Amino acid sequence: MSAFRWVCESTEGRARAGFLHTAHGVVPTPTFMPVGTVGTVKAMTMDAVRSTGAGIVLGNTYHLMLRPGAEKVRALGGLHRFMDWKGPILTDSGGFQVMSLGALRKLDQDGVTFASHIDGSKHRLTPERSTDIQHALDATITMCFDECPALPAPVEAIEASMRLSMRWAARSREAFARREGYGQFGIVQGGTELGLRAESVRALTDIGFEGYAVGGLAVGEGQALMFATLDGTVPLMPEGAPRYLMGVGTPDDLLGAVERGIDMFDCVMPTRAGRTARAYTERGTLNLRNARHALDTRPLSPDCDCLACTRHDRAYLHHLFRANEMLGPMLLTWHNLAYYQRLMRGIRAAIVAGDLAGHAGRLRAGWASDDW
Ligand SMILES: Nc1nc2c(CCNCC3CCCC3)c3[nH]c(NCCc4ccccc4)nc3cc2c(=O)[nH]1
Ligand SMILES: [Zn+2]
Repeated sequence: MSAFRWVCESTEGRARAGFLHTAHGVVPTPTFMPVGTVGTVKAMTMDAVRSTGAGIVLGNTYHLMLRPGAEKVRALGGLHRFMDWKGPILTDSGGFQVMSLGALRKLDQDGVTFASHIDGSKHRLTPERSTDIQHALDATITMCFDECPALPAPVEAIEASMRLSMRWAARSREAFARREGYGQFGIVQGGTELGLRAESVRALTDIGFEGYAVGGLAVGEGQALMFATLDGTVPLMPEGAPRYLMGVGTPDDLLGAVERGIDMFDCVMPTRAGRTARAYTERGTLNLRNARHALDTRPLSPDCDCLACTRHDRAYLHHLFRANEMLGPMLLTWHNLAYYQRLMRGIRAAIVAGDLAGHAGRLRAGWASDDW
């Protein structure tokens, strides 16, 4: 069994191409991680997820602790067996989901108490409890229990929240059961304040983790401020450890963040868009409910190997969404995930070939063309 580690293969500027070695296999980076919510990537079978080229998927601690419950998943053999996914699984720590679901909650120095959005039952998450739940799920990568402040917020609030998250990071690390090939990631906080971001990176590297995430972003600050924060934060993060930008993003976000040194991403966009008739392509996005697609027999993307592009066309997808057929969201989710994986593979190959700058220019020109 090999130790959990990230190996750099090639760099161009601050961008890196490498391999993440885990107990559940090796994954090339940069990588996009499809979001599995309640033990499933919505509208997808795991074979379909695998066929898109995904290497790591996300599990959702918050949902799974409420239903079916972490102890049941442990008794059933853990999330890998439960959802039939043999590759690495990363689970978030649940705090962000509690806040973003707006569930009735109370935050204190020790943790967060909240009411389940499913049946109103009371629950409590602390750094220890969150770490134990992720262990019960048999997560390959465990995230620290943190607090993600909503932006904009007064600097004092961002500072207090970041320092609370750093105290929780130490408790999360204390509660983490070390296992060969498994890892735990610290989460850098500090809003868009570069001084606070630097203090957070120092606090986490003093504790020591197998990887480091940039949290507290993609919460309404906008792309320019997100990139500016990365410019001031990523160079301070350990070069030999994987870097994960949480909750990001659009194809343009992914490209810009890879150029700024990020290796791992997760976002609900491709799957959520797939369910709402929005297609991602090399030429921008399409709303397939629009009547202009009714007689268009072209595939979504000419060089896409997904089922929607090899066996069907835009006219058929348009019909499925107009008819509210469940095959619509299934095929379009498949396409969007396949597009995101193809995008990451192309970016990685460009870094290895030393032509990320040229490739980035061609990608941005295509997205700007927005031709149908
Ligand atoms: N622990 C933690 N998680 C964060 C997350 C959740 C990442 N996805 C987790 C998956 C695990 C299960 C579900 C998600 C974030 N997601 C976003 N933005 C999402 C923005 C967005 C919203 C809606 C649509 C598209 C993008 N910022 C985030 C910051 C943090 C953070 O600081 N700490
Ligand atoms: Zn496709």
